Amino acid sequence: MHDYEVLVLGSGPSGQKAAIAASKLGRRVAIVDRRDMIGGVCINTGTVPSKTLREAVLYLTGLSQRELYGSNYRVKEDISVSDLAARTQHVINRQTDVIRNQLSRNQVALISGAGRFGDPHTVWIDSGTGRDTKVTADKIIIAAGTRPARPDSVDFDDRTIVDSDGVINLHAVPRSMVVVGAGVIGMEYASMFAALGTKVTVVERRPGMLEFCDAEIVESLKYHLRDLSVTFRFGEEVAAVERHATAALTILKSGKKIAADTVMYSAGRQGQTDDLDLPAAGLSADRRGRIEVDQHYRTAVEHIYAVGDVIGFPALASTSMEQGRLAAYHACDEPTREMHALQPIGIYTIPEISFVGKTEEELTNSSTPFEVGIARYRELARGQILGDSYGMLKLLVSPEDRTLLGVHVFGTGATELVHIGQTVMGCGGTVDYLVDTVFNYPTLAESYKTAALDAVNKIRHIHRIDG
Ligand SMILES: Cc1cc2nc3c(=O)[nH]c(=O)nc-3n(C[C@H](O)[C@H](O)[C@H](O)COP(=O)(O)OP(=O)(O)OC[C@H]3O[C@@H](n4cnc5c(N)ncnc54)[C@H](O)[C@@H]3O)c2cc1C
Ligand SMILES: NC(=O)c1ccc[n+]([C@@H]2O[C@H](COP(=O)([O-])OP(=O)(O)OC[C@H]3O[C@@H](n4cnc5c(N)ncnc54)[C@H](O)[C@@H]3O)[C@@H](O)[C@H]2O)c1
Repeated sequence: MHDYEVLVLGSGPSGQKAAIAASKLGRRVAIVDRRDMIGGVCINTGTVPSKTLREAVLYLTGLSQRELYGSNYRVKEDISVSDLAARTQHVINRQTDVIRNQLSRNQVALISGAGRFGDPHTVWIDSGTGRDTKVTADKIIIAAGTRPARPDSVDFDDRTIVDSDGVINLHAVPRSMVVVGAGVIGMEYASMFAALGTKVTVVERRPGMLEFCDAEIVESLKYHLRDLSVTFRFGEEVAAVERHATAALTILKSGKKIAADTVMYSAGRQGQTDDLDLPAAGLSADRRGRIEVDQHYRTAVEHIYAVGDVIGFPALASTSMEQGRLAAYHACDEPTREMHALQPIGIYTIPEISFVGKTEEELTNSSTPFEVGIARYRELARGQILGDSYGMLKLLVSPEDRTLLGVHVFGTGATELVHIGQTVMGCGGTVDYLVDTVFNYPTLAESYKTAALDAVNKIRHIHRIDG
């Protein structure tokens, strides 16, 4: 008999949910992670610290209140790194306690250290004591996540040239910063530092950014960031980043050089599989350290599963949790349904963006007719009360069957508001439901009714002309 029925490698969102799901099904379960990484990248270096930092920035700068109290409004004049770090550390500590508690009350054994395969049912745990411990299991779930990619051409020193792990430990708020890569991580941090008053330059090799989002909303974000003095260098590739005595130099392939106090390199991530000795289990990873799985999250070895960022796209905490639960159910022979195809995207830039379903560009490319309904926050009482005059909600509606094809939100509360649209779409509702529904007043949720009426008015107008 093996030591455990299910062994999970990694305690990020996917590992936690896998372990708890297996334990709820009555299995003997253990989860392995390094002592200082309980909760994974999500709690310690990624999602939670960055989102907490964002709240601290919004509060201390007073940015979201300036429309009401004037452009000079600040809660604190000189915001220091320790002002920002205090809130982040508080939330990390609390969240780590919550996770430890959840694991323990579900009788999931927490093993400290890093796991490495010995054979397909055996994992050696290196806990840093010099003596590895052997653990065996019937089923193994790999939830090892990713780490920032660190090319040799970049002279990382974790002070002036940092990745997204290092950016939360900076010694001071930089006066200037280059952000390499306009992916989600790059844009979220670019907007936070710009709000703090840092002069930010974003370098991105593609011709634009966040191309999977609604183009009009990305334009609005760019406008806002330019207003906070952000410079964009699109279609430019970084060749090298050098550390000098007084600043860092970012050297572009086009020959340009950009000097800045700090460079944050956020140009992709790499699966944490190098130390797992995958071949000992009969497995391998691709060039970016990712493991291939089937629709049940099974690897090429039937009793070994992989979930979360280590399997690649979409690489979100939200989807990772669900993958963990589904993999554990499958490993424990519990019937499951597939993950719902409709998944929201939330981007915590300042202002934030969120959407579900199709974009206008996707619908146009697939020759799917749609009508647009828009509500602007500045026309909502709640928008005025909050001092958000730029926010908007956009519904993409099928004029044929009146279902919602996409929901796009920009501004305060976007990442929460999107779920109303997601629920209507997921339940097969139509724009008429939103027209006929009564929303609390004054709320931002009311924007759904305003946008729905806008879409329905346009559809009716066309029907009248069309006969
Ligand atoms: C800056 C940043 C911001 C983000 N913001 C968001 C967001 O707003 N919303 C969102 O949905 N997603 C966000 N993400 C993505 C999200 O953090 C990841 O999708 C999520 O953390 C992946 O979860 P995971 O379960 O794969 O494991 P991870 O959270 O990646 O954790 C993996 C764990 O495995 C452990 N591990 C690795 N190797 C071993 C081993 N050999 N043995 C034992 N343990 C091992 C590691 O120590 C780590 O603790 C963000 C990511 C970053 C970097
Ligand atoms: N709110 C959220 O849901 C959230 C927040 C942060 C991160 N994440 C997830 O974390 C993952 C990683 O995000 P990311 O932003 O690091 O990766 P990414 O791969 O999305 O973005 C990297 C960007 O860097 C650019 N790039 C690469 N090399 C370059 C070079 N030499 N010069 C200039 N540009 C270069 C790429 O073209 C790309 O646009 C993603 O899957 C993302 O979804 C999600």
